[in-house]
Amino acid sequence: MAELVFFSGTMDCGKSTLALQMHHNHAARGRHGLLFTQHDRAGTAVISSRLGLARRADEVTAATDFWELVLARRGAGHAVDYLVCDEAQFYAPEQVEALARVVDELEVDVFAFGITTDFRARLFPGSARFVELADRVEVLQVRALCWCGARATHNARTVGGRMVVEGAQVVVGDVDPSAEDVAYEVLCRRHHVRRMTAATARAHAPAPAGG
Ligand SMILES: Nc1ncnc2c1ncn2[C@@H]1O[C@H](COP(=O)(O)OP(=O)(O)O)[C@@H](O)[C@H]1O
Ligand SMILES: Cc1cn([C@H]2C[C@H](O)[C@@H](COP(=O)(O)O)O2)c(=O)[nH]c1=O
Repeated sequence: MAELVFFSGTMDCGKSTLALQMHHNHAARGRHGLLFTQHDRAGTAVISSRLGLARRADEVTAATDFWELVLARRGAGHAVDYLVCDEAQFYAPEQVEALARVVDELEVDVFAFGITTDFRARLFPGSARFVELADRVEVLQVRALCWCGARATHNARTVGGRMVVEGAQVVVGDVDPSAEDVAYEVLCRRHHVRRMTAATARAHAPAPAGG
């Protein structure tokens, strides 16, 4: 039976890498898949992993209708066995519902990859719908770590290394400790709540004795 699986975690925990690995493994066994993404850091219509892999993908827009896409592709004589959907937090809830319908009525596996919460620790609407509808939510095994060494569970947005809590929900960017402008940093909940980034912690650290 086909499945809707939502692979989730913080930024930088290996979601895009896993998306490309899953595509590779299924394609290697002769299954036919379609790749989708939205607002990848590397540009339009690409799934990119920080490990250096990248593959062309269809860019999801507000006009994307997954149901019609799969029907059209099959109607043109092409097999569709699975969809790989990266940056899925950005998809509209109605698009997530269409993906569930594709699973249930067309027997197509959907492997979706995305962060669950935004820089304010609020659910993205798309991710919320995945959590509500998925057959399985898989938390990635690779642990992104907070500067304190604890498992990172939250995404902070930073400006000049300081955490900010105002701004648009969607701002494409990367985890970059040296960034002077908008960037992201993964934190444990304790430090997300206290708005304590690596830079803030360094600034508050006591001066070394005798220094
Ligand atoms: N230079 C590196 N050497 C080894 N692993 C790396 C390196 N850079 C990134 N990674 C791995 O890649 C992961 C990020 O993968 P990526 O698929 O881009 O994440 P996501 O899509 O979740 O943001 C990191 O958690 C780390 O495990
Ligand atoms: C927390 C948060 C993130 N984003 C953006 C930043 C990146 O472009 C993507 C996440 O990419 P990754 O492959 O998981 O590293 O999401 C955002 O727009 N708003 C946020 O609050």
